[in-house]
Amino acid sequence: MQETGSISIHTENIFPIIKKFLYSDHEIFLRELVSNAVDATQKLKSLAQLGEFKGDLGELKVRVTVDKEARKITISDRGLGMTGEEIKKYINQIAFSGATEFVEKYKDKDAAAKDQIIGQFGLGFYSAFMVAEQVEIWSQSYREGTTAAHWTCDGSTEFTLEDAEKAERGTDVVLHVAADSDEFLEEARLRTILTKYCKFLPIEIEFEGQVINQTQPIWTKQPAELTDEDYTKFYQELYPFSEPPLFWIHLNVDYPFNLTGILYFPKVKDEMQFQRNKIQLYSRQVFITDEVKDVVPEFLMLLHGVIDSPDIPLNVSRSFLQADSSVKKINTYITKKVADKLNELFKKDRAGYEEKWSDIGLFVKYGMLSDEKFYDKAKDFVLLQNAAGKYFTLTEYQEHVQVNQKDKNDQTVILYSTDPEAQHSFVVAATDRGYDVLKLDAVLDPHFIGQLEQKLEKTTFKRVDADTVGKLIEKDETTESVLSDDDKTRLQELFTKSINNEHMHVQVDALSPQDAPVVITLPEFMRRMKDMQRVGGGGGMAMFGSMPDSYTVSVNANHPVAQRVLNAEDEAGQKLARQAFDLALLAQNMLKGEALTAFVKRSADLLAAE
Ligand SMILES: Nc1ncnc2c1ncn2[C@@H]1O[C@H](COP(=O)(O)OP(=O)(O)OP(=O)(O)O)[C@@H](O)[C@H]1O
Repeated sequence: MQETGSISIHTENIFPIIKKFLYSDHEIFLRELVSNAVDATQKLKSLAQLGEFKGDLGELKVRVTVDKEARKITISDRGLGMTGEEIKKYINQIAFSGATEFVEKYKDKDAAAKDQIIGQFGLGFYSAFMVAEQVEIWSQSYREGTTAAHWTCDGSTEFTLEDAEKAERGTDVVLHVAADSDEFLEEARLRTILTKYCKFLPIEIEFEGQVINQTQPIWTKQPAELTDEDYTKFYQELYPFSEPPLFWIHLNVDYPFNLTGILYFPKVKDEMQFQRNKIQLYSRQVFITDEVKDVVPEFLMLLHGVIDSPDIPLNVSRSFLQADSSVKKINTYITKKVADKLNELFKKDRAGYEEKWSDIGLFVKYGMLSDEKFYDKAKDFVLLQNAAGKYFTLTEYQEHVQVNQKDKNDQTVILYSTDPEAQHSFVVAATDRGYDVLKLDAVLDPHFIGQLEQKLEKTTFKRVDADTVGKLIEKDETTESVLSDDDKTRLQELFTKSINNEHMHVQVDALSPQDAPVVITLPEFMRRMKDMQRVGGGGGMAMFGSMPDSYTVSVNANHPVAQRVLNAEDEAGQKLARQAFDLALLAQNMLKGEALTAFVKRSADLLAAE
């Protein structure tokens, strides 16, 4: 029997259209054809289990071969095969109807809409024509008494179908590679594509004599069957050369959607170097993409690993994906699983959890900021670390500071440092007073502080150098000044003149004689606006970013230096004032350039004069 026919579609020349516009994704032809071969093999295995196929299954490998000379790529399976009638039905009608629909939708659209449409179609078998000028199918059905069939199509809508000789059950798809697709005749290129998409397919895939896949990747197994080593080994396979993960979560759910996978918490060295797109998305073990946006909550994009779900609609556009209800459920499920796992780690092994905190703190805070539900869970296991290195939960910390750090309005004032080294003298001044100082030095911390202030009752945060130590937490008691009002005014004028800088506002304060003679502070409000702007607050914050800092210079009326400045001759007094001011700048890490040089010289002169 030989038959020629016309594929029943209304649109001529659909091949060139598809070829042209699916350009960027040409390599997926191999994924589609190998998946079809795997599906056909699995269908046969199911038939055998059901007793509908009684013959010998034999070896079920899928073989991919390339013949560069003959310009051929062949994908062979020993699956259930197709009769001539089935080829007409499944290839001519079903496979081609997808393509027709594609072109119908596609042809009158503008460029942007076209981009969207491309993403909606998994063209399956049809994608072979992206790289081939002619495609042949040789197939022998598993059904007894059937004849093998040979189908060819040269990329027009015409096909031929004839009886054929084929000894083995199964299907060979032969691609005659087109002149503009030479790259796919390279063994190395094909190997790369196969490794990318087919590495975990459930049926062995042999390429040029070598099996390229693991048919039972660990996410398909039960957690009880697996050891820690299995998990870390798999991680190394996915991400060679990376440091071992901190821990992992094995996802396994059947209802109301189907999802398996393993999510790893990587070691994050530098929070500005987030490695995104590391989670790989699979559908029944076929690699789809590592763009998991929308499937995984934004704050968990930093995780690594694998998610496998036949329920994720893969061939739909992004906006559809966002609205898809199973995607939403998956999102919620993953968030909950991650929170549960963190809670478990925290409860089971607090010391181990604290050790990992510098790596996981980022996820937790990011999650709390971006997801209310996550906040509610994480508020019990988020940790705060103080400048001395000790960790507290939110509740523990509130208890820790509630006696000493209540101000006169019954507000708890939490003090923090963004850099305990640079702000050392302020941290020491505060701790000497019996206050505790938190270390909040992460990029996200300004936002995190804002969130805690909203959530925790009667609590405000102040950076430890936002004010002189006596005023950081306002109490009822006041320190008396030893200076008269006149002296205070003179002192203020003297310092203003000596500093001679409009952004430095001098005031005379009655601090303790043990405090520094001069302290420079930046009001909390001002600093926050600038911090927010720096981490991308944008909008209304922008104006603060461009504003020069406006510092407060507190001159300590009760320090012996104040007396000395007042008692000195005008010029000597100014020199002393400048020296005291420079010391304050030094304590704030603000003494630079010419001022620093002048300070060093003046100090040397003063030493010599003693
Ligand atoms: N190697 C094969 N062996 C047996 N049947 C096959 C083979 N390849 C394709 N088919 C048949 O042709 C049909 C159409 O294939 P095609 O790849 O276009 O679509 P699909 O696999 O159904 O869906 P998708 O668009 O997701 O790939 C398949 O459903 C299957 O019945």
